Amino acid sequence: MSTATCARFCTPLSSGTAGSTSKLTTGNGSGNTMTSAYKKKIPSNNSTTANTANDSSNTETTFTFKLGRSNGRSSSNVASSESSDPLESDYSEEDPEQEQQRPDPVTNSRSSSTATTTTTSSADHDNDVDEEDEEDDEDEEEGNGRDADDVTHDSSESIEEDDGNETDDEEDDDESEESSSVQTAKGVRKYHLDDYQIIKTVGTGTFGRVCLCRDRISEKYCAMKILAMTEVIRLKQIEHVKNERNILREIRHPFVISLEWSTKDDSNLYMIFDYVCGGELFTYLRNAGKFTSQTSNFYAAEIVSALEYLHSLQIVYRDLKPENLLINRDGHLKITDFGFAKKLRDRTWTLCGTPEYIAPEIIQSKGHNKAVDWWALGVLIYEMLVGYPPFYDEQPFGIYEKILSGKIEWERHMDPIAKDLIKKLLVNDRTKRLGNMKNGADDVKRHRWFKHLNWNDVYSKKLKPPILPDVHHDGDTKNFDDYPEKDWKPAKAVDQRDLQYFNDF
Ligand SMILES: Nc1ncnc2c1ncn2[C@@H]1O[C@H](COP(=O)(O)OP(=O)(O)OP(=O)(O)O)[C@@H](O)[C@H]1O
Repeated sequence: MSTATCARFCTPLSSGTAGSTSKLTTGNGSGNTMTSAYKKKIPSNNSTTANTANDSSNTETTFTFKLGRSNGRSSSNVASSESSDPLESDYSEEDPEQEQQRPDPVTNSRSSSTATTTTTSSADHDNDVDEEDEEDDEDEEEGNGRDADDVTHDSSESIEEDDGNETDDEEDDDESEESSSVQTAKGVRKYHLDDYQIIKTVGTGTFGRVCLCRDRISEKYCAMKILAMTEVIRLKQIEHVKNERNILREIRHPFVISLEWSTKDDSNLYMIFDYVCGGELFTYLRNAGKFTSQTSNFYAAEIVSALEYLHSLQIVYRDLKPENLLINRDGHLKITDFGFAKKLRDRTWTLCGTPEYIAPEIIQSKGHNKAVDWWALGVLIYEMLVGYPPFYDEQPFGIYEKILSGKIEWERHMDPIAKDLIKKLLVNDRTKRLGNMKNGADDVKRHRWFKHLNWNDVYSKKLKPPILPDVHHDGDTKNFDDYPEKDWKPAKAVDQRDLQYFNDF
């Protein structure tokens, strides 16, 4: 995420509804009074750089773990009692328990902690693991209308806990050294960290940074995501990071970032990706103000294709937003940041996402599934067409209220067919949400807004991209903000005990 992203959220950590409970109820939603407040925080161009990065008054607040990510992504402000996000406050109450229930570093056994959210059911989590539960949602009748008030409380199903530190079904993996041999299309390659020449930081995140680098062997440019293990441990993200790596290793899709290799040393975890030189869709959207229906349709189609693929593997992405959509040199999308992605068996309960994009069932701690990605798609299409998200407030609490209220303000001249799709995606009752009914993604693909599309052509990148990034070569960094390189201090080495948490990374 570029520092331009800071402008998205301006929630001072110390202000507002500190200590608020997370037990939100369906709201007396104040409707969407957006918007001058939001608009004035949108940068007029992409030139926000170091100043913004160091301005601690602007904080994008993300549930649970990805806190403080907007400040140049370098400050890992953890949720605290000062947080203005009620769900963060709720989460931090759970910290001591989670600390104790971190998986044993030696056995790496599954945590037995309870879900961090407010739930009304309990279940044998171990039993959940092997069950491939069909979504009860899929038995529901398809509903076409928006039913914002119909919020079901389905609390009797089994819960898959997800406290960020549970042990998932990870493959055993010996590739945990700084070098490892990997079978590639051109034969076996022995990878080593020294193969990569770091050129420049292009992004920052909660635990570290993403650098452009050059593979000295293939001479290809790549992006190296460097995560400080001390931060991953401190923020209790061990399992989320391992999930991210494991899921990325499993997937291959034209619109999803490709993981080339991953490794670690005694301080950092490293993931090597294709370098996507066009930068974030977020930047293009803010510079344009809003996209035409045609442009939005193009990006939405590529996302639908990717979501359909991920969901077919029972992977829920959970972090769809323009900051996580990169534009490749050819103008096609690459979804990045699988830090919240999760392989589902039933429902999961972690409070995660970015306030504007989270689905009502996450706020209500009802357990959630792939339906949250379809909700986020509705938010994204709205944001592309209108220029700002449908639910916005200065405070996360206000955003949640608006999401739960189900009220959306519509622009008068909005494409009515796109509006119809958004309405069917932004249905509070997930059993009636397009994409989450018995025909799955097909319902979305068959919507009139996509009627003109041949979905094989979408997958094969045969559609003409509406934007071609201005880049001179594959390693061009002009579409990313500048980050002061001297700010980076080497991460502290972790001790042997902590290193074992990452044995299978
Ligand atoms: N493959 C890539 N090519 C080019 N830039 C990238 C790539 N991957 C990530 N970036 C840049 O780095 C930023 C941070 O990456 P990413 O979101 O994966 O890190 P993160 O640590 O998970 O961040 P956060 O804590 O905000 O979720 C991205 O928003 C993007 O601007």
